[in-house]
Amino acid sequence: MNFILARRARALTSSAIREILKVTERPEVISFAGGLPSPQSFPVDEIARASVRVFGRQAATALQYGPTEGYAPLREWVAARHGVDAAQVMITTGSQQALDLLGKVLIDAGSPVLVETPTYLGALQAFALYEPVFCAVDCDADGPLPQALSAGLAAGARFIYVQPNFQNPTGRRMPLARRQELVARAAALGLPVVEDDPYGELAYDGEHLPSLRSLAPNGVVYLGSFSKVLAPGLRLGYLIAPPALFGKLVQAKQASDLHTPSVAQLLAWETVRDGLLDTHLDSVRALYAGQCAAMLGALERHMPAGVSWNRPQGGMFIWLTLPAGLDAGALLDAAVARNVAYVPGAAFYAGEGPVNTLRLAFVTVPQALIEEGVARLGALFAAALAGD
Ligand SMILES: Cc1ncc(COP(=O)(O)O)c(CN[C@@H](CCCC(=O)O)C(=O)O)c1O
Repeated sequence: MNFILARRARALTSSAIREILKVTERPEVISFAGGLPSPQSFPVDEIARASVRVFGRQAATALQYGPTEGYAPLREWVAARHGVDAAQVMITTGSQQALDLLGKVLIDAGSPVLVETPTYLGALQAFALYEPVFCAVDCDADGPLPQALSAGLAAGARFIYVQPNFQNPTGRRMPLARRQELVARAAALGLPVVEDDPYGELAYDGEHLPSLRSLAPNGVVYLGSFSKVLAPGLRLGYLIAPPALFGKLVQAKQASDLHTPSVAQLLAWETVRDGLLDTHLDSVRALYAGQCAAMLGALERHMPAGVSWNRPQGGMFIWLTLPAGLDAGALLDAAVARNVAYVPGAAFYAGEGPVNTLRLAFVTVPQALIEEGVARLGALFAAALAGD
C-alpha cells in the first residue's frame, strides 16, 4: 500500500530524547539523557491509598467518559493553587499535549513563533507539526533579552515560548526583573506569551518567583505539569488560558482525545486533595538538591580543562559546554559505547546551534552512580581533546 504523507507529516522529526532513551535501556548504561523524575520521588503509598478510595467510592466516574476541560475538583485544585478561576483551567494529557493544542490553534504554516536559544526540544517537535517559522530570540544567563523582542521580530509572530524556571535544557532561572521586563515588552508589542513551567515547584530553597501569567494574566498562557511533582506516568498536565483563547483550546482537545483519562485525574485529585504536595515537595527538593550537588562535585573532579557548566538552583538539568571543536553529537556513540549517555545540545536549537553543548539530567541516576558516569564522560572528552 502506498501511503501519501501529508506535507506536515513529512516535516515531523523524532525526539532526540526518546531515541536516546531506546539505546540506553541496557542496565549497564548510566544515562543522564532523559529528564525522568527520580522513582524515589513517586509518592507510591499515597497514590495506592488514593486508588482504593477512587475505586471504592467513585469507580463509575473514574471509568466513564468525562468533561473535556477536566475533572472539576482537580480543575478547582489547580485554580486555587494559581489564584485563578477554574473556568480558565484545562487538564491535559501531560503538558506535552498542551503544547500540541497551542500549535493546533495558534500556528499556520509559515507563522513566526519566537523561541529561546536553546529551548525544550519537545516544544520544537510539537510546534513543528504545524510548520511555523521559528525565530530564535537572543538570550543570556537570565533568559530571553527583552530588548531582542524588536517590533520587526514580533511582527506577525503568534507567540513567544519561554520557561522562566530552571529551563530545559540550560537550568537557568529568570530573575523577577527580567520577568517583569519580558511581559511588559511582550504586551507593548501585542505578543502573546506561552509560559511552560514544569519545574516551577523544584527550587531547592523552596522559593517561588511570580509566574509570568501572574504578572500579565491576559497576555500569557500558562502550562503546568503533574509529572515532576507526582509522577510522569499519570500523563497529567494543565493549561491556564485567557477566556479569549480557552474555548478554542477546548475544541481542539475535543478533536484530539475527547478528554484526559478520568482514572488518572481522579487518582491525582485523591492524592493531592489533603495537601500532600506541601510536604512531599520538600523531600523531592532535598533529593534533587543532593543529586545536583553530587553531579556538580563529580564534574569538578572529572571534567578536563576547558569544559564549563552552569550551577542550577533547582530543576533537573545541567548544561555543559565543551571546548570549541568538539561535537557532542558526534561523540554520543562513543559515549554509549562507554555505557554513559546524554542529550547533545544541538537538538535544543530551532536553527543551527553550537554542537559543543550537551544536556545532563541528574535526578534519575542514583547518586552512587553519578561519580562513575561523570568519570566516563570526563575520560571520553579528555580523549577527544587529545585527538584519540
Ligand atoms: C519544558 C518541558 N515542557 C513539557 C514537558 C512534558 O512534560 P509532561 O510530562 O508532558 O507534562 C517536559 C518534559 N521533558 C522531559 C521529559 C521527556 C521524557 C521523554 O521524552 O521520555 C525531558 O526533556 O527530558 C519539559 O521539560
